[in-house]
Amino acid sequence: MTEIYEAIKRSAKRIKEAIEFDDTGYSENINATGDTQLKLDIKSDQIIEEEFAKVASIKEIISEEKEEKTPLHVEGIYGVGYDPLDGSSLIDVNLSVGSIFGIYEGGYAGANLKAAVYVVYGPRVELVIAEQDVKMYRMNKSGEFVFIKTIELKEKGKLNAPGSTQMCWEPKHKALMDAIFADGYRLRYSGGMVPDLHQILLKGGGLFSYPATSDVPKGKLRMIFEVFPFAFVYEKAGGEAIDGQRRILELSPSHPHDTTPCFFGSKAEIERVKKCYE
Ligand SMILES: O=P(O)(O)OC[C@H]1O[C@](O)(COP(=O)(O)O)[C@@H](O)[C@@H]1O
Ligand SMILES: [Mg+2]
Ligand SMILES: [Mg+2]
Repeated sequence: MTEIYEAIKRSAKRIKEAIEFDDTGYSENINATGDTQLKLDIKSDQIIEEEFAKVASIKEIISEEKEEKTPLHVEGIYGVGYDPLDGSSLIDVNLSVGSIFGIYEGGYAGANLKAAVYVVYGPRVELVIAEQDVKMYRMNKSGEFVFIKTIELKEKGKLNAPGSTQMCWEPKHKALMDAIFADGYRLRYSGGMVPDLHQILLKGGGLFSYPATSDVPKGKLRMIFEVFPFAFVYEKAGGEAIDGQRRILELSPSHPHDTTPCFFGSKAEIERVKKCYE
C-alpha cells in the first residue's frame, strides 16, 4: 500500500503545479457522466495514470474521467478508483479542489475498500490517508508530506454542507436542513466535495449531504470515485456515511459510474438524517 501512497504524493506535486500554471480552459471532450472535461481534468488523469503505472501492486485503475477500466499489472492485487480532479470547475474562481482515491481489492463494492486517500489543493496542499485510522499530512517547502495529526470526529458538530439546489430538494430534506440551521449550525458549502468534507473533519464534525433530488434522483456523486472513499474516511474517523437508509459501504455499483445519494457526518447528525429518511 505504501508504494500507492508514494505514487499519490508524486501525482499531487505534479497536479499542484498544473493547477497553478496550466490552461484552465475546457477541452472538446465529454466524460462518462456527461461533464465537459477541463484540460486540467485530462492532464490530472494522465499524471495519475503515469504514476500508478510504476506501481506493481496495482492490477487496474478506473477513473471518473474515463469510461472503462485501464489494466496495469497482471500480477497486481489492487484496483484503484479515483477522481483525478474533483470540483475542477472551481479552479477558474480560485477555490480549493481535490483528488480522491479508493483502493479496492476484489472488485469495486464499498465492502472491498482497503484504504482511501484524498488530496486538498488549497492555500496549502494536504493529504489524508485512511486505513486503520485517518492521518493528515501537509506538503512542506521541499515538496515532502509531513505528518500533522490523526483526525477524529466528535459525536456532534457545528457545520452543515447542504449540496444541490433548494428547489430540487424533497420537502422532507428541506425541512431537515431548515431544522439543522435553526439549531445554529453554520453553512459551509463551496461546491467542492473535497474541501467541504475536509473542513467538517478538521472542525470536528457536522453534516455534508448530497441527497436524491428532482434533477438527479440517484444523487450526483459517484460511488466508486467519490462516495465510497469518503464514506471510508468518515467511518474510520468515528463518523458515519449513509444513503439515507443504508450504510454507504454496503452498496455495490452496477455500473462503474453509478451515483448515490450520500450523507457524511458525525453520529448525532447522521441520526437526524436516518429519522428524516426512515
Ligand atoms: O453544485 P452542486 O450541484 O452542489 O454539486 C457540487 C458537487 O459537485 C462536484 O463539484 C462534482 O465534482 P466533479 O468536479 O468531479 O464533477 C463535487 O465536488 C461537489 O460536492
Ligand atoms: Mg468529482
Ligand atoms: Mg472530477
